[in-house]
Amino acid sequence: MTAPLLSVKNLTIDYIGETNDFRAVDNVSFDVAPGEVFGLAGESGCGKSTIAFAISRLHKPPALIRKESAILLDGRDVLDLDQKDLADFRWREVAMVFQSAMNSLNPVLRIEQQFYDVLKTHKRITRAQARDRTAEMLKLVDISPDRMRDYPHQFSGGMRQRIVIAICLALDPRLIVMDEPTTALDVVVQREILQRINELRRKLGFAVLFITHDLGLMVQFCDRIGIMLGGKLVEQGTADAIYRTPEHDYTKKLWASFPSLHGGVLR
Ligand SMILES: Nc1ncnc2c1ncn2[C@@H]1O[C@H](COP(=O)(O)OP(=O)(O)OP(=O)(O)O)[C@@H](O)[C@H]1O
Repeated sequence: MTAPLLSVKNLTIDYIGETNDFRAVDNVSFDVAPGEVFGLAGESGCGKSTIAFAISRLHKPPALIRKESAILLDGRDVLDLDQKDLADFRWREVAMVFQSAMNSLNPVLRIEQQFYDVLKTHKRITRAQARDRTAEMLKLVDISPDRMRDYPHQFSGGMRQRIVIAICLALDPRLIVMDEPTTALDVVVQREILQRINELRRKLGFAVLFITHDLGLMVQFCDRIGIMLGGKLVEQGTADAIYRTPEHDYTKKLWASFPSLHGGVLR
């Protein structure tokens, strides 16, 4: 593999309780190459979102990342960033799309303003330049730039989710962390959005850390997959190998519990 963009090493995260601590992530290590889609799969509560939040440095107490952990982005440890570096790092290096991201748009602000707010905190940019960038980004997700003066409620759920993705891409991040990014949407819209993300990834070169409950989408969308069980990463490999020749019993059980794939690989 080429030098990794993201290297998660010995990541261990506890939720600190009054009486006991709960180990949500237990000594997890994996790499993501530039431009690669890496998926994290596993049952509810196995620690996937906790990892996603830690990589974006969005975790909050009671989550505590243990000292032995490292999260290297291009060799720099994300866990060592101070507040100023962190502000630069978010959006510009790593952007995050959540399941409810489409509801994270501010309902009382026009789309144009929401792009401007993100762009201006990271770049010296004029209103006119921001408008050009907004038009360019909206086009990338198949939304007419004429609509940048509209408010979020004037768009469908799928369109709002595409707008959030466009905002995430506006600062050219190297990595996008997607935690159930399309779960709230119907199946056809989900596929369309992932297809679009895939095309954009090829064009712009960002990598994706992808989390979903939908194992079918996972295999279709990811280059490599890591399987988590009770906070541990029990197996990782190419999507094809994990699907066709799983080694861990838990991975075999996962596939047994899910109907065979249809619809082909998203490429
Ligand atoms: N704020 C918190 N305080 C205490 N425990 C928490 C907290 N947030 C999560 N946990 C626990 O940490 C474990 C991992 O949760 P996490 O949300 O990372 O799992 P997940 O694999 O993303 O699950 P899901 O697929 O349901 O989103 C779970 O057992 C959860 O109950």
